[in-house]
Amino acid sequence: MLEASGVTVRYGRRAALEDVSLRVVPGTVTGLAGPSGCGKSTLARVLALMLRPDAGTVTLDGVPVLRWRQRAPRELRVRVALLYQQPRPAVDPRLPLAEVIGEPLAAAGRPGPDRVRELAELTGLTGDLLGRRPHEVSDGQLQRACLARALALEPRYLICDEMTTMLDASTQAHLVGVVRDYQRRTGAGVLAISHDMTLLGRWADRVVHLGEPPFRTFAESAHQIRQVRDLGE
Ligand SMILES: Nc1ncnc2c1ncn2[C@@H]1O[C@H](COP(=O)(O)OP(=O)(O)OP(=O)(O)O)[C@@H](O)[C@H]1O
Repeated sequence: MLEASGVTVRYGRRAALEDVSLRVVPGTVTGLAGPSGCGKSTLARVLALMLRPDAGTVTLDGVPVLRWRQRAPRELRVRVALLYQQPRPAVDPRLPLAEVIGEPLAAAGRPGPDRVRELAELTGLTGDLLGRRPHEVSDGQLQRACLARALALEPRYLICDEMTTMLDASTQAHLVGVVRDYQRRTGAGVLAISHDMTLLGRWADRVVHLGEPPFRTFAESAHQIRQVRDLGE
């Protein structure tokens, strides 16, 4: 399980998250909804070990996280992958897509053109796109490459932060399908962050609602959380 417990994050003097707890359970999709600015992306970065909280704890499969970003132990870092809403700032613009996808493989010391092709195929990228640089492909194609990169080392947890918000309906459906297949095949835990309650209602096993300010605090058991199990609720 990937678990944030009592997490507080401040930017300057302002709290973006206060005493927030959330669990991502392997084999399930947890939806995270909430108004703009309530701290969803901040929580995503904390859970992806990219942002050290000012208070609270994160545990990953029972192991307390003590170091963050590049200082986090590699075996913990590779267990969580984060997919952003906007793919362009998330890639090195100089690299062709094959290298973008292959980055985690190269960092793990096992580069493999076959694996890159397999990941590209899985995410719906044709071979001719793999030699192109980010500015030569569409946002949807680039997001497919980012998803391929996120899946390269088979993370146990995948955090999708508004992964499909910028994309057309058919690309959105395809990418959600790829994540769903991956989750079912590997038993990974997925955190799906979205404003789109229709999408979350279809995709997630449960939806946690991060409250509006001033109710920044929530916990799995607290009243600020609404757990929506179906769309009618
Ligand atoms: N690097 C930063 N420096 C200062 N304030 C920040 C920073 N990043 C986020 N914030 C502020 O923290 C709060 C939470 O931001 P966050 O991006 O986590 O919210 P969000 O729920 O993901 O929003 P959205 O749905 O619009 O993406 C916001 O008020 C935002 O302005």
